[in-house]
Amino acid sequence: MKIGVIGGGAWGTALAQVAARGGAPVLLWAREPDVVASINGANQNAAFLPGVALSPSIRATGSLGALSGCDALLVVAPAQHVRAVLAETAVGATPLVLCAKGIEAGTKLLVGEVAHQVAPRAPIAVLSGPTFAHEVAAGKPTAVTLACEDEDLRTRLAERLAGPAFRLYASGDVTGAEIGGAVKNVLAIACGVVEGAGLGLNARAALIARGFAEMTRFGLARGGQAETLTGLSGLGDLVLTCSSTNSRNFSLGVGLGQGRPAAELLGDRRTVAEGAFTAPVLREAAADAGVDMPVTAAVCALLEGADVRDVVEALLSRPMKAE
Ligand SMILES: NC(=O)C1=CN([C@@H]2O[C@H](COP(=O)(O)OP(=O)(O)OC[C@H]3O[C@@H](n4cnc5c(N)ncnc54)[C@H](O)[C@@H]3O)[C@@H](O)[C@H]2O)C=CC1
Ligand SMILES: O=C(CO)COP(=O)(O)O
Repeated sequence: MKIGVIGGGAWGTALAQVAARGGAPVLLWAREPDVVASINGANQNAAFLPGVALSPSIRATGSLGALSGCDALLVVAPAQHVRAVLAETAVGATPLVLCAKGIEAGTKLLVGEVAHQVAPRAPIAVLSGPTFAHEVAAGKPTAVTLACEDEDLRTRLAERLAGPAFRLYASGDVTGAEIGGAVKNVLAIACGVVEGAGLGLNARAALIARGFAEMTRFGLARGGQAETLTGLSGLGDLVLTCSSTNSRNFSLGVGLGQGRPAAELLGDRRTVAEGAFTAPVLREAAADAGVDMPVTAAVCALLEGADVRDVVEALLSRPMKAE
């Protein structure tokens, strides 16, 4: 199974490294000519995954058309750009493994739903879990959810992608796997705010637990399964991302918690903090589904410029309720 990767950011590059194990050929599409040149010329992605010696069997291209000979495509562009890149790719019936974590602004669609609109004949899988790219690229032990309704395809993908330190857990719940990854990015911003504002570890633990309750309410309302949400792609990724400044979303929250404006924190960054884009559309999607998501609403308020103290006070003064 020849693997193509759409997206030459940190995660696309780390997954290309996973797929290139044993010298298997991998073709990676990157948007930036300097990334294509760096991978083909020096076997590294100096812009997005510096310090990692990439397998020489990874070749990069700036042409989405070049991916047409691949047997499966890992889709690792940021969620807001998946529609555009897939529209330029001759996907046909090639299986798509979605690795981006987010909800599309405007349409309120999960990435899998977007992919289905653009490439209706392509079978869909989702790969998601607690996976800092640099750790995966360094071969550190990692476990993820691989969700796909087609059991045969799931098995073939798992056999192709799994490795001694990259463990895949099978699921048939594509929606649940997607929702965990999308929502945890928003909650990670909230946990970063707690850190940046010096609110303490009790508050962070409370946010993780209450945030998980939000994720579960929304996930169930959208048809996800509870056991997926408590698994690697939900709770597992939430715990990882809510506890480390290695997370771009958590780091963004730290800045907001320190009182820095969102525009300044998001301006001219080359890497993506998906939660900033997902938060407003998640708030809308939650309202549509009749689901209460106060932590998500608080993150939206902060991104829109509200004062940290006001937002925290509003969260804490909500009426008491049953857990
Ligand atoms: N970095 C990580 O550890 C992990 C990231 N992810 C997810 O993978 C996805 C990609 O993130 P990273 O690889 O970390 O990206 P990154 O932050 O390392 O790099 C940004 C990426 O966005 C791309 N990009 C910017 N504007 C674009 C446009 N108009 N059209 C297409 N692509 C554009 C850039 O080419 C680059 O590949 C995100 O959804 C992220 O949540 C998932 C698991 C781990
Ligand atoms: O999704 C991730 C880890 O699983 C990466 O998190 P950040 O995008 O917040 O860095």
